[in-house]
Amino acid sequence: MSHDISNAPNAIHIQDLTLSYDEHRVLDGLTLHVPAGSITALLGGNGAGKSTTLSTLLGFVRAQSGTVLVAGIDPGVAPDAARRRIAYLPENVALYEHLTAIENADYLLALSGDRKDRGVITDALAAAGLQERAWDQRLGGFSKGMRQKVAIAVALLREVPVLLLDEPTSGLDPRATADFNALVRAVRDRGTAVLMVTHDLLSAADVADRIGFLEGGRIVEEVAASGTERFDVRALHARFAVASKRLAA
Ligand SMILES: Nc1ncnc2c1ncn2[C@@H]1O[C@H](COP(=O)(O)OP(=O)(O)OP(=O)(O)O)[C@@H](O)[C@H]1O
Repeated sequence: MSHDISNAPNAIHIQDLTLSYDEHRVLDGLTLHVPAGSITALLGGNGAGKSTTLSTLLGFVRAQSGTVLVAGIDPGVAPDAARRRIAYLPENVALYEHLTAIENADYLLALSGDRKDRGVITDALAAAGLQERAWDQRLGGFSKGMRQKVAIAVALLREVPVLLLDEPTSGLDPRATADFNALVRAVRDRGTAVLMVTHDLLSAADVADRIGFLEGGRIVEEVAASGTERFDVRALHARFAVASKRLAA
């Protein structure tokens, strides 16, 4: 599918961001723009600052200098307003074990002020690929893939302009990964800006419109998908391996 995002506004706007934890400079002039209706994957070695980037968008940490805007809102100044515009899937999705899938969705939507009817929730669980017999089961026995489906159903229902994903496919098998990626594309096609932090190069190449490599606290290279071949995965792998080795050194 051709996906022209050249004129879309940036739902995620990060410009010249600098952030240190005490003396440790983690982000150093980071610039990253994610237009509405597009998916950017952020790759980088362990400790490169990927999760910290998400934390600044969520207003959990404040940068020392630079600009961060989420749908035009500075999360450093108005964290609650920014978070209302964000659906966030952390690596280990926090759901309630003793509640059913529907009860989890109902409760989480109530917490974010986005209450929906049961029929709307079950439609979203179905769209997320959760089988009907699981809807009224407690989450205690769910696999990671099933939990991700509940979480993305909630994200779908919140209809927010920004979706942040932290390592969403780690621990998912290839089938579950493909299903998850299809859902992320569906969210993107609704006009949401998606930023996905990942080590999973294949998944990034499958789902993203752009891939940014984070190294030394900034994006050192950004590649865009083009045509039917999308990305040259071999070249990306070589690039990624070099960056990871440098960070580990
Ligand atoms: N709250 C904190 N206080 C101090 N240092 C921190 C804090 N959070 C992260 N760091 C440090 O900042 C650096 C970047 O961490 P971050 O979690 O953003 O990296 P990452 O790219 O997400 O790594 P990974 O791929 O391992 O999850 C690391 O060196 C980490 O130890």
